[in-house]
Amino acid sequence: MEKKNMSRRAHCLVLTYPLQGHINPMLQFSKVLEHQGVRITLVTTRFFYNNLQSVPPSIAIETISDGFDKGGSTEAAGLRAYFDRFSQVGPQTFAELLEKLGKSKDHVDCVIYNACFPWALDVAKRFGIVGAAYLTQNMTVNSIYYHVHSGKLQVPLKENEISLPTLPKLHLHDMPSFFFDEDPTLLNFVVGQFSNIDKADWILCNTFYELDKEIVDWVTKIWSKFKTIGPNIPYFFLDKRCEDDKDYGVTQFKSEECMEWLNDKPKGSVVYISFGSLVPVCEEQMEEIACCLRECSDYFLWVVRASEEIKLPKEFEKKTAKGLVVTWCSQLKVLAHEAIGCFVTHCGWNSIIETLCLGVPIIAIPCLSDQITNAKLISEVWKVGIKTPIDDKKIVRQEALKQCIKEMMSKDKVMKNNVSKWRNLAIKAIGKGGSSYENIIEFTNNLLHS
Ligand SMILES: O=c1ccn([C@@H]2O[C@H](COP(=O)(O)OP(=O)(O)O[C@H]3O[C@H](CO)[C@@H](O)[C@H](O)[C@H]3O)[C@@H](O)[C@H]2O)c(=O)[nH]1
Repeated sequence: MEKKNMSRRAHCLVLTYPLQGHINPMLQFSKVLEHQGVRITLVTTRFFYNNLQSVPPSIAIETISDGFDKGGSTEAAGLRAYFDRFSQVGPQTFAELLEKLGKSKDHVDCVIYNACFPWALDVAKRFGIVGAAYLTQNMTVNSIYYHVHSGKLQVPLKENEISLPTLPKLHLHDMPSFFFDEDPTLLNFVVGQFSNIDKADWILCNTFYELDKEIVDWVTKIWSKFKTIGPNIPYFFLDKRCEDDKDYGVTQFKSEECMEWLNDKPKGSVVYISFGSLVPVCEEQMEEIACCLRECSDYFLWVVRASEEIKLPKEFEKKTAKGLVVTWCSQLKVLAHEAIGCFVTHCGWNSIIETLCLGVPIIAIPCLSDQITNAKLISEVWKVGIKTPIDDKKIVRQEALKQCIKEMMSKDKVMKNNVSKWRNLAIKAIGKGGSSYENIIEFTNNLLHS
């Protein structure tokens, strides 16, 4: 996108939730806005700030408090205590920040807030500032939670089949896992995103129109200021428009070892496995995956976070001629490497949209939250992958995984076509005249005139 020549640059505060899977897409969106001439100040919690490693120098950083400046959520006595304290201290410290910026005449034109912080909109409005909610999950999942908020979907879920406007038929086993938690804390938290969304000046979602046409058309009738602005991944991986836009992820050490390892592997020969930045995988499941990978004839690259390494079978070698285990990688660089044949993923929304954009077939092992619903979309709606069968203990057994890997590594023609179809549509969406491109222009053009 061309940089705009404005007499005064619009200034957006981008308020992020302190998790890798939430901050990554909002930082990417910030980079796109910045390229459009907008000045960005990223806001995160004091604790998370200390983990930040690679924010572009042109993006300013400010902090608020979640009430646990030393240890973040791990310092709290449980999630409910964390959310409760965050919703008291967060708004206070965010208001102090807006006051400080106001006094220094550092005018803020818009607060773009993770929709998980509905209070941010109330604070922004108190200061007379425009508020834009940013949804980090996909539109099917957002629509499900919105229907709970609006009372059209009753909890606990009673019917085995759930019919909601424009969504595919969903069964209980396709619904986000939070519906089945004994403790309603997480369900309340995600549904809470919609508590005051009708008052937001903009509602932005990290998806693109072509991926979710029917839902977007439907939702736009309810929220006129709803805009798809994704995929929020570095554009280098889509249309290569900017060489220095390859860095992604803000908190973790990035291993280049795996890139070197991938370089001499044949095209489409490596199975990539990762479960994102936070979900724990149980020891039994790790064992089944390890046994499967050991016996498969394919190469494999497996991300096992440092906190999870202890669960690997004792005798499992982390580096052999056939496979490599790393604690973290630059996922987009890995997915973009031609040696990768398929991706075994927990189906976090970022991993899914990244994979759709990079044209890699998916093997879904969803663990919790929206991942369950995402797995359904992958296999039955977008048709870019398959969901692994689970047994009574909800474990994917090695034989089942082996079968899925065999199927995906030999990709049939239909799957190949689907995979490249979505990649091409994503590239089109962010290109000049594309759906997300036009929405972003409309958003930025309005910043100085609201
Ligand atoms: O070795 C790795 C592993 C992951 N990533 C990146 O980390 C992010 C992980 O995000 P995601 O795939 O969405 O997984 P989670 O970290 O588990 O994300 C949380 O947040 C998401 C967005 O709300 C939800 O969809 C998920 O269910 C929730 O677990 C992605 O950008 C990956 O590219 C890396 O860069 N290197």
